[in-house]
Amino acid sequence: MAAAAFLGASRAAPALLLPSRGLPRRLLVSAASSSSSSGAAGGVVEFQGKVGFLGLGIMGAPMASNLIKAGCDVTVWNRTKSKCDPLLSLGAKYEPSPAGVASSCDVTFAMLADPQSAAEVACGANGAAEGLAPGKGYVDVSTVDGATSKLIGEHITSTGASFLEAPVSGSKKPAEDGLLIFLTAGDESLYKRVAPLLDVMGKSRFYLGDVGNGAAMKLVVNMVMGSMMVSFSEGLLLSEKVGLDPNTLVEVISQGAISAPMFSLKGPSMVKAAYPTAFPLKHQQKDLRLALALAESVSQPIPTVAAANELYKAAKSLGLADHDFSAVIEALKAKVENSQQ
Ligand SMILES: NC(=O)C1=CN([C@@H]2O[C@H](COP(=O)(O)OP(=O)(O)OC[C@H]3O[C@@H](n4cnc5c(N)ncnc54)[C@H](OP(=O)(O)O)[C@@H]3O)[C@@H](O)[C@H]2O)C=CC1
Ligand SMILES: O=CC(=O)O
Repeated sequence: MAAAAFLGASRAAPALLLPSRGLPRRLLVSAASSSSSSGAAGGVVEFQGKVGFLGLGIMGAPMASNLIKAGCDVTVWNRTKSKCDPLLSLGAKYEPSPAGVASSCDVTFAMLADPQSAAEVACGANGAAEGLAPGKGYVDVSTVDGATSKLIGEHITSTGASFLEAPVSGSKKPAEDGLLIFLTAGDESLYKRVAPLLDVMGKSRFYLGDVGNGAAMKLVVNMVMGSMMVSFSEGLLLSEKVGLDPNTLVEVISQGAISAPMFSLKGPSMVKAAYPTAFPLKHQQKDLRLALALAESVSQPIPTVAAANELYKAAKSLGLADHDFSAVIEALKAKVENSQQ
């Protein structure tokens, strides 16, 4: 069994370098964080085993890449095979199916687009479940709804393997920098087992109990984010319409109580009508759709989110699905133009 090169207190293991964070640093990992962790704390453990990674899109590729750079023995698969190439040049192995990855690895991560693809890759023909067995673990880091996560979890555990849902908060850059926030739920011993790996890819991790809670937390966070972006777009557009410089608005907001990294990061490019994709608009709309269903399940109205969702749907119909979600401002511009005709 291959051992990832994690630093063990009782061994003379090599220091781990996380090159993408600017300053190389040693990785110490906590064995038993049950709420959140920011890296070094408590006892030092090491991860023993091979790591699989399914889904190498905007998020999956840098996450897998950080595992490889941290010394893990990583095997990858992606529907579009060419996306595996950069990882293979970093030293990853390749298997031609999710089942192949799961059967050759001890723990397999999956970072897929949506509930349908997450379920297909886990439970479909040649899916991961076909390669799983007792002693193995499956960690789904995709953003899906609780029902899909439970369905995947039941399928995985029926093979005797363990299941953890672990959607992430944080976008392309935090994924590249190993600064994601993991929202985990499910098998707690698997959570503890993969904690060293989560700490390579992220800055903190929360263990939230039963499967479904991680998905719910992620959807609540993203419904807030999606609505904030719409409100910000309305502000940018209105400031311009009344003769203000929207760049000044971005600066003013950045200094006050509603300052948010998202506004400072996206604002300047939104003013230039540029939307380089970090978080695809189609995924933000998917998250709003799933959050609306979550709210419906407990009969809670979320009218602001419902209105925001309509704007993201309009942006999709304008052909902006694969642009960054900040492109939702274009749907607002189109609405303004239509109302003035
Ligand atoms: N981007 C972001 O900022 C963040 C995204 N997320 C969530 O993470 C997940 C991935 O996001 P992201 O990496 O941005 O998305 P991408 O669209 O870049 O990647 C999606 C991945 O899913 C694969 N995929 C899609 N459909 C299928 C299918 N039917 N069968 C097999 N594989 C499939 C794609 O394969 P292929 O390459 O062949 O298309 C690709 O590997 C989503 O759930 C998203 O909501 C969470 C936090 C931040
Ligand atoms: O899901 C998106 C994110 O930025 O988090």
